[in-house]
Amino acid sequence: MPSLREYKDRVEFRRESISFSLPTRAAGKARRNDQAVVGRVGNGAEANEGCAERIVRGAFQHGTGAVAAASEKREVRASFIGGALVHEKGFLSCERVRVHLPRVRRISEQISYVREGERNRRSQQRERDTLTRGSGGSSSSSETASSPGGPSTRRRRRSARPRQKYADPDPAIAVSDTCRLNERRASLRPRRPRLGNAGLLCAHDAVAQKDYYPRLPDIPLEVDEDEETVKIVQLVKSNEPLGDAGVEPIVGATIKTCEITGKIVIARIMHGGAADRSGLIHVGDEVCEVNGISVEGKTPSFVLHILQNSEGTITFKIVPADSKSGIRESKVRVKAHFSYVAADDPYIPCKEAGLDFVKGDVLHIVSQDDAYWWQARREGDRNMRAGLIPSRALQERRILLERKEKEKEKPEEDNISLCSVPVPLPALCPRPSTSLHASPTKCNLQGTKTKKIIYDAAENDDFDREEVPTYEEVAKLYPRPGLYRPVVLIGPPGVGRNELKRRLIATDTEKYKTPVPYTSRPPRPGEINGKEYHFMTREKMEEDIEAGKFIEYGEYKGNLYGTSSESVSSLVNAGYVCLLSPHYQALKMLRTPQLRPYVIYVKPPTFEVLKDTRNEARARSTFDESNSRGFTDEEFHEILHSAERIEFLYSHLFDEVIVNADLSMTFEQLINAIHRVESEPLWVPASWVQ
Ligand SMILES: Nc1ncnc2c1ncn2[C@@H]1O[C@H](COP(=O)(O)OP(=O)(O)OP(=O)(O)O)[C@@H](O)[C@H]1O
Repeated sequence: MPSLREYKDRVEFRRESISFSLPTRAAGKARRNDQAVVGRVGNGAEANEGCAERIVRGAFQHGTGAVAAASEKREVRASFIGGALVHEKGFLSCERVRVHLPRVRRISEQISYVREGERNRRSQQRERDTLTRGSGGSSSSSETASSPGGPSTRRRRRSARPRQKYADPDPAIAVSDTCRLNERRASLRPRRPRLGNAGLLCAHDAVAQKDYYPRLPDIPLEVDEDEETVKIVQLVKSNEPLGDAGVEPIVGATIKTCEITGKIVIARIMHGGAADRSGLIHVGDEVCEVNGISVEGKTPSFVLHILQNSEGTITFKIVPADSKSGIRESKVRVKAHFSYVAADDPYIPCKEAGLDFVKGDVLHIVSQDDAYWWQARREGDRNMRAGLIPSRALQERRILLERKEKEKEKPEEDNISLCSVPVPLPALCPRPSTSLHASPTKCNLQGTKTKKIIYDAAENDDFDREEVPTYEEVAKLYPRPGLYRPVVLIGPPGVGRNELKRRLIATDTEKYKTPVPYTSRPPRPGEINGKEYHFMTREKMEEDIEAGKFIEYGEYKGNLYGTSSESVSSLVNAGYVCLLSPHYQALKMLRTPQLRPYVIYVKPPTFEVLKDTRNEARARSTFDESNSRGFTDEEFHEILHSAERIEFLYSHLFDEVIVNADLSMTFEQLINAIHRVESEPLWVPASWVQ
């Protein structure tokens, strides 16, 4: 009697070894016996595909029906060939296992052919039995057929004990005999099937009944359950690339030294990696040996060294952790508001395990178990393995620290240029977070620009600086017919937002509309309320501003002007595409679950391109009161300077960026963007769809 520890070892080992050694042996067996192979391909990640393929290839080569019944893991397709026979459609969707499909179909036909033969034989048998009984005679076959319980009972019993049927001496139900009979008949026909029918049926039924799991001996009663179990796990080292940088961290797990015991333990299982897919290694498991080398008293880098120098299958001897709570995947999706390169991060626990991403990428956060290192996949990325990314808390801390350091390093002027208010203007109203100033340009300040509403109040910039954009939880918003999201064009003054808006409206006046602004100015002769402006008393307008009803507002020459959120909603509800080109600080008021705007940032090109394109088109300067001249170099610089500032403060709120260099190309991109908003599900803040 083996000791308990040995016994458990054996059981565990057997379970794992079956996963990997069966294919070769089974294929060999198939060759010898001309029988079908019923191979269980275990959970061993990449190994599965190889094994499964080997079984099938071997089996085909030797003219047998082959069934590889794999694990429950999706990508390997448990039903594989067996599944192909039963659910061929399901099989076809399995991309990663390459099997010659015409052959699979042939097996399918083969199965139906054999089954039909069996049915015919049975019905003929029944007819003969009936005849024999009718004539009062008896024969050996009729005795078998009328054995206790009769044919129907026999059928029931067969389905209840499928494993027994191949060894059943009863000729009426022994499939091998059935097949022999069929084969004899088939031999008389011109087209004799090539594959071994008995094996084929046997294999098919075994998979259909899921009768392929290894039968392990019962654990003896005297086993002391508390004794330590050692598990042998074999995983295949992968070099599967992860995006452009890095490779799978050996087997999709990280290790560390346990602070209490000093032993090497599994620190983290990467979602979708080899270890996760195997289901055999868990966080907290103690690693005793790697490829037969004891790691007791060794450091994680020693283990890493063994792993790095190993090829193919790696064998771990592991003491399982007490709790094996499976790792559940979260469904959270976030939009990254910063770019990340793991290789440049000195603090990441394992650089190879990192996931690089760029600002704007949507990430599927699969685990937030670790306070500092989340596990994530890029949305739409075909790589199954998750990677490490800094958690929100960690990233926020970093950004704040970086900002502090930059502020210390930078001269005073530079800080002002990006992070604070250029020139304070007298505040219009007591609500700093909702008050605006439109164009922080010299022209505004000098009051020379009459065409524009001058928005006021400056405190917002300080408020903006408090925001630390890291990740924003997002969900998909599906377009609703006849209800279009407002399209907001944001950009520095003079970049061309109004030009684009004008062109859009000109293409279809019945589709695109801009909201009519409100003013406290008295109507001029000929002006109709609700056409040029909605006219309102100053008191009422101030009251509404105070109540947060305006998405932007300001004062010009003693009169208030503004756009109410109500006028945006009414255009949306009337089925129009509402176009807005507000001041960038209005974004905060606009980005609400009620309005759900699609924000397009109209970005200026480089100084040279900006100057060339505008001069060539004889563009009129919006900095000039009378709009009678072109832009000056100083104004072009001002546009670029403003753009820099907007990007620094608000880029995390943009849905799309369009560079306005060539006007017709910009317009085409805008049309395409609007078409996407109307027709495709797009990522929006999760709160908008809840
Ligand atoms: N890509 C372009 N190429 C050449 N000229 C352009 C281009 N885009 C815009 N313009 C011209 O630049 C001038 C300013 O454009 P527009 O009035 O649309 O600016 P804006 O962003 O609305 O600025 P503001 O908010 O100050 O009014 C216009 O004469 C316009 O025709």
